[in-house]
Amino acid sequence: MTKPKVLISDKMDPNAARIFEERGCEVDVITGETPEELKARIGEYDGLAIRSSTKVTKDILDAADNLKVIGRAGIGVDNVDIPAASAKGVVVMNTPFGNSITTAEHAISMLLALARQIPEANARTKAGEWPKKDFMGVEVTGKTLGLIGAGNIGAIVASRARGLKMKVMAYDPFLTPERALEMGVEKVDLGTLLERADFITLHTPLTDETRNILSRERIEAAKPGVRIVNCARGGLIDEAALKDALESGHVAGAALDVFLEEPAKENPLFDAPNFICTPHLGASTTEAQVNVALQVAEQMADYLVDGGVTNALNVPSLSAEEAPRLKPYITLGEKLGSLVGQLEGPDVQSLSVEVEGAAAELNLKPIVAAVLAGMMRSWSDTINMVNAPILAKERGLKVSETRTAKEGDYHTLLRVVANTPDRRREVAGSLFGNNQARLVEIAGTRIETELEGHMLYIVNEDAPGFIGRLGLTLGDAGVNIGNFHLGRRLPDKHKGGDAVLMLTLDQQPSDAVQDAVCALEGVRKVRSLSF
Ligand SMILES: NC(=O)C1=CN([C@@H]2O[C@H](COP(=O)(O)OP(=O)(O)OC[C@H]3O[C@@H](n4cnc5c(N)ncnc54)[C@H](O)[C@@H]3O)[C@@H](O)[C@H]2O)C=CC1
Ligand SMILES: O=C(O)C(=O)COP(=O)(O)O
Repeated sequence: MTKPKVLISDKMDPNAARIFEERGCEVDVITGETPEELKARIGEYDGLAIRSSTKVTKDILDAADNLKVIGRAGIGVDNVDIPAASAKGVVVMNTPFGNSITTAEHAISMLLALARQIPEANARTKAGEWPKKDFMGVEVTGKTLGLIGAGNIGAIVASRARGLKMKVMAYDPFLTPERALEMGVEKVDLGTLLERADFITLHTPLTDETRNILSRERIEAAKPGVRIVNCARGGLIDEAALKDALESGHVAGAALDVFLEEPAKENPLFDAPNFICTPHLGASTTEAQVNVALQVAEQMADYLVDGGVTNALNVPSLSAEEAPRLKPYITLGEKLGSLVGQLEGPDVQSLSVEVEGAAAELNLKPIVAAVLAGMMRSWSDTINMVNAPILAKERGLKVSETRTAKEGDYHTLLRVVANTPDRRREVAGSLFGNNQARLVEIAGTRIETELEGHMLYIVNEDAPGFIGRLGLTLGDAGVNIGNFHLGRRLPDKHKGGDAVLMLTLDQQPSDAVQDAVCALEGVRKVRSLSF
């Protein structure tokens, strides 16, 4: 098996490369490339490990023909076009906790540095000025800190701020009253926070809802003399409005670690009074960088090597322990889905995945995704388990799942029922010794066969002599039959009625061969299939 190939395209702790190698991946570390250079290179890789510098745009993804996973060694994924990655079938994962303490500590450092103007005092002291009379700070004790965003980092900031004896309030629409109580913060609306906070610190992701959350109007509505810290994302604050407010003195100080445009080599805020900044250093501690590097490499290798999915933002999680148990069902689901797709084409309007026996204990999401991927791949080869559920939803396909713990005739059974506007197609499969995927029922007929290679599906009138004629027709055309499975359609099991045949052939039958089979007496349907 060829080794999965991973590109690390941002500066990352060397532990990441070490883990990739230990887990059987080939790894290249190539940082600082232009988008054009990355685009030219990305086609070779199965995995891309990034921090915030690499921008994974649709343009890059369009060239990423082998890419299976993007791993963000850190939290924010606003530098990845997630819808484009999903459409391409690429899993996007991050490391949601590895740098949160470090980033919270940076926010607190910025808050204290701002309160005491440490950066400017430091620079002027070193310049020989001894400017003692120019600096008059404020205490934080007893002051109100307003958190915008009270998730992982916000919660750590709150606990540290309470240690500094600040009163903490939070605006976060997803914060429950119970969690606010547990965090020791007052849950408020944004208007109240702006009105009452002496310090504001932002800890939300950058999304369409949070972009410009500190807009000009909101900055103007904030308490006069407020100090603002942003160690989350640049786009959260209207930078021009912040500069005006710093100049007018309405905002007494601002500390930014992040900017609308990064790297921020020039920014109008640099000249504003009481403005301090760092170059996106929130996550830059030895501890955090080791954490996120180890974690991202383990997670990506889990996916590339074993199929495990952790901390993915665009697919459900699947632990590395669960993945091997699910793997044979995923193969079975893909094959049954493919069979349905090949027989019914894109007319399927609803699909139900029903499991019985041992399969009923499993996480069905990946199995359903596999059935959808198998089915839709027979119409479009860019479909996989990541994008199939999204595309199915976009097409308005209704998908349902049911599970029955009781075993039927098989210890485990996966049944796929698809409805088109004018028919219902039902197929079922099971796992045989060594977890081999087999079809066990098609067209109401018991047939046990592997779904492999080139196959012919034939429905014919069950009458003597047919099998001989079929054998002769294929033989005359030089088509060798590898396997032959025959069943009588239920319920006319005993005689007459229809028979169903599944043949495995050594080569794909030409149209002429299919026509010749079709022309045989008693044949009702012939379909060439490939798996
Ligand atoms: N400066 C740096 O180096 C770093 C920056 N970050 C940034 O910090 C952000 C927050 O990280 P975590 O706390 O770990 O994320 P998180 O997901 O745990 O918390 C984010 C919180 O924001 C809240 N939120 C979402 N929409 C909101 C809205 N419209 N208004 C108010 N709150 C809203 C969510 O409910 C959630 O509680 C990340 O998304 C990332 O952009 C993270 C790490 C390092
Ligand atoms: O984890 C995050 O969201 C960060 O912003 C950290 O960014 P970085 O990995 O230091 O470029």
